[in-house]
Amino acid sequence: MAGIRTLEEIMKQEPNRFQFVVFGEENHPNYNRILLSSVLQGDANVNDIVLNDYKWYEQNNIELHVDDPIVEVDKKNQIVISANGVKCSYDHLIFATGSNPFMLPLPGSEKEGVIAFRNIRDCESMIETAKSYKKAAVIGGGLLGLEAARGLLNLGMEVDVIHISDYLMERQLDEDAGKMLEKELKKQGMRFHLNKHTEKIIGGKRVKGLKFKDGSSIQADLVVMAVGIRPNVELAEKAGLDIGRAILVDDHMVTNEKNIYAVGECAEHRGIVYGLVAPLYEQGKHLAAYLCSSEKKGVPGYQGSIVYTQLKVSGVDVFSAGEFMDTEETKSIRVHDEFEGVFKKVVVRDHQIVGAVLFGDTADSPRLLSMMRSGQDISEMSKVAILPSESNSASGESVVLTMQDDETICGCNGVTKGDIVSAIKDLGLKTVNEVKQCTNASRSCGGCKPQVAELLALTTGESAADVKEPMCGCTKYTHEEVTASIRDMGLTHIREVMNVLEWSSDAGCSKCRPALNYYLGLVNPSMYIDDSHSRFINERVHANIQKDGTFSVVPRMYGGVTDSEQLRKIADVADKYKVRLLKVTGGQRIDLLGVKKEDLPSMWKDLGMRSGYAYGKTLRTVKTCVGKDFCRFGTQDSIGLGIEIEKKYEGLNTPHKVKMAVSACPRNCAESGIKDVGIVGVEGAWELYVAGNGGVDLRGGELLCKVKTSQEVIDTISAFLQYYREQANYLERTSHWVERVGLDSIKKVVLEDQKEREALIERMDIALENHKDPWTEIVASDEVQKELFEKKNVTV
Ligand SMILES: Cc1cc2nc3c(=O)[nH]c(=O)nc-3n(C[C@H](O)[C@H](O)[C@H](O)COP(=O)(O)OP(=O)(O)OC[C@H]3O[C@@H](n4cnc5c(N)ncnc54)[C@H](O)[C@@H]3O)c2cc1C
Ligand SMILES: NC(=O)c1ccc[n+]([C@@H]2O[C@H](COP(=O)([O-])OP(=O)(O)OC[C@H]3O[C@@H](n4cnc5c(N)ncnc54)[C@H](O)[C@@H]3O)[C@@H](O)[C@H]2O)c1
Ligand code: SF4
Ligand code: FES
Repeated sequence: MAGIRTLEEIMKQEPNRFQFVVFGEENHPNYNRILLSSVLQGDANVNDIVLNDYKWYEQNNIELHVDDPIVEVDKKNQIVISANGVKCSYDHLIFATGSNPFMLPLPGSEKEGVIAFRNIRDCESMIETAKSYKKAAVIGGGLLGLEAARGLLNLGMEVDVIHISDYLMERQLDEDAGKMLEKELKKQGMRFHLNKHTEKIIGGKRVKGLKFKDGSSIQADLVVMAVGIRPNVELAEKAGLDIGRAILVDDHMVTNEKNIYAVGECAEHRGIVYGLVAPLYEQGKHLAAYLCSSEKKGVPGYQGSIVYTQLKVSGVDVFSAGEFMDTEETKSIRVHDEFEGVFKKVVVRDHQIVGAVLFGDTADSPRLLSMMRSGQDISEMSKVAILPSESNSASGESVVLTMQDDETICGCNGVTKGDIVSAIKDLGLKTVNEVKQCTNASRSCGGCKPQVAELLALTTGESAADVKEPMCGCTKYTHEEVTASIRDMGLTHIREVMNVLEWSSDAGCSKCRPALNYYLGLVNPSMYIDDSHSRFINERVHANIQKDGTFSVVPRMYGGVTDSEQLRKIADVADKYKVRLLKVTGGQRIDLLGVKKEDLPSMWKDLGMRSGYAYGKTLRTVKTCVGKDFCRFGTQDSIGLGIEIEKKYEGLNTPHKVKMAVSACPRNCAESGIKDVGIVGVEGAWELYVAGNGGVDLRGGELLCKVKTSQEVIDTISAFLQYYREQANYLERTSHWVERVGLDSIKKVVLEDQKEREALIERMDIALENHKDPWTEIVASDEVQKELFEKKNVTV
């Protein structure tokens, strides 16, 4: 991977200066080794992962010798000799010989069925073995071992992972994250043997099992060793190059011989040998710049890299970068939410971020990496801003939109948001594949593909349908395709969808489960029983979790109107449960903050009010101004209409939160212009604005229509919201949806096509029929109270 990338970089700068000859030991042109995990997991085949095919070599006039390793270097005469006896002279020689997998020297390791996981041959061997054998053992619970284990599970094998340490991926994670990872992977079906030392491999000609030093043993028909790698330096050593842990190079990747260079896993730079592509590609870039420059002195050298890793197992989001363990000189900021399975830790030294571990929600990773790389001083920043809460980052707000141009989107290839946006604009790119070809973004592990796709959609303003992205890593299908299958095939349960659409993980993940729960409820409104386990924590317990693990309670106040009886109840409850803060919200109601989880049901009972749904993907509030009865400018009854609307749409499930407002004149005191649906009274009529947003992504609402009566207002809201419910992706705000599909196309359906409008209104009424107030329901059920409110397992 490093060798050919170096040639590409050289050709970018000096297309015709050098004549290249490439020798490779494997019987393939260069391929994306990273995606061997995807091949094993069944998401790609060997042809898909070739990076430069034979035609590319031909077109670029590069002489390629595959399956023919170099066995000798004659430095004096500047000649290399291959295993097949080919002699080739050189002016410059680049070593990019990578690593060999480390094979534990255990008795029995020569047996049939004991392999590594490094190349296409290993991958094919595992796929073949799974056809006739059932039990696999993977030695090593690091990145490679776990990706191999996931692949073997996908191939239908039972998998035992044997790991020498107390917790998984101890070279990349701290203990908390390692344990959470173990729990998640156990759910996927892996069996773990931690703190285990293998003594020998047992069996006859073929492996039959493993025996451990503590006397225990397991059966295995296949043993995959994934216990690390060793730089492949044999040839370099024989050629007399200086070797440390790998081939020693300076900042220009030059060895102790001035026309011999080394890049990739076989090179040691400033005492570090890297095992991930991002630094190797950086090395290639620096070597290319050095080779292409005629005045070598001024060329900036490679300074080393901050590395980060991401595990490529679907349904598990793990990110680790830099120094992730605490030391005496470091302090850390942590968020640990056991309900959601989210763990975030940022390690800080001398006011700078030096490492991070994210589990369950890795949306913050580009920003944190960028802060680490720039050495940003965080002493003045609020700690909340460094680690946004789950509700911010998983809320569907666009992460790429808020990124700076110099922040990296593709870590493997070092491509920034600015690079991608310029390429899209300057070259008129239309697909993720074109962005990949032109910028290299998403060309390696593929982890950044969703962000590239999102950026493409945002930059071109094209329909995201052109940028087809799967719902999550568990499936190849998009949101639209999954919803269409639910409708067309009459699917009614989450498990059924996963089975029929061949989900790659049995339990799904935190992205697809809530989305499937929503789509199933949308398609089968009267039949579907909501799966509360597939909802985010706030929606499950019907209150908002706060940073200290307590909750906030917001009772419904229709149209922002209250009375002395409600206020008295709220005051009594606040005293009884020692509420720490009473706060009037932006949505015109009262928030009771600092409530203990176990107090929630009795508090709701004492309040006797309905839930304000301040936590849900549903209608939040309808804010109103005082209107014509009191205000001298008011032309309409804003309070009356606001209350009617709030009562009608209360509890409606929507793809994301929905906020509304009614103002009785264009002075707009209820801020109708920045709501999902905003209504403004004008002389003898109402104007309806949609897709406004007052949050991070500030956006003024667009005029949908002007109507005369409050009934027309309600019918239009029904048609618009039902269309939004049916067409938008889960976690897409109305503002993003309208930007994506365009208001004109929505007007055609919601206003102009009378038949479709009526059908939408009818479907909305069916959806609303089934709503029950969640607080009242929970108060009435001891069983639900026990399950939801008696466990205490959130630490933040
Ligand atoms: C399954 C798997 C998943 C991975 N996932 C990731 C990931 O998600 N992210 C990430 O950053 N990294 C990942 N890696 C690591 C990444 O693939 C390596 O860091 C990268 O391939 C190293 O590039 P390289 O060019 O140094 O070595 P290699 O890609 O190994 O290339 C070296 C080549 O040189 C050949 N060779 C050796 N000796 C000779 C000789 N004498 N003559 C001719 N040819 C020779 C070898 O056969 C090999 O083909 C993964 C690795 C594996 C195995
Ligand atoms: N997603 C990714 O970024 C990714 C995926 C696969 C591979 N890789 C790279 O490929 C290389 C190889 O990966 P790896 O996972 O083999 O290396 P690793 O060094 O990251 O992990 C090896 C693991 O094996 C364990 N181990 C060591 N000896 C053992 C023993 N005797 N018994 C049981 N466990 C033992 C170690 O504790 C360690 O956790 C690394 O450079 C890695 O970064 C990266
Ligand atoms: S929006 Fe108009 S009617 Fe409503 S309170 Fe403001 S000024 Fe009065
Ligand atoms: S982050 Fe790996 S390809 Fe972009």
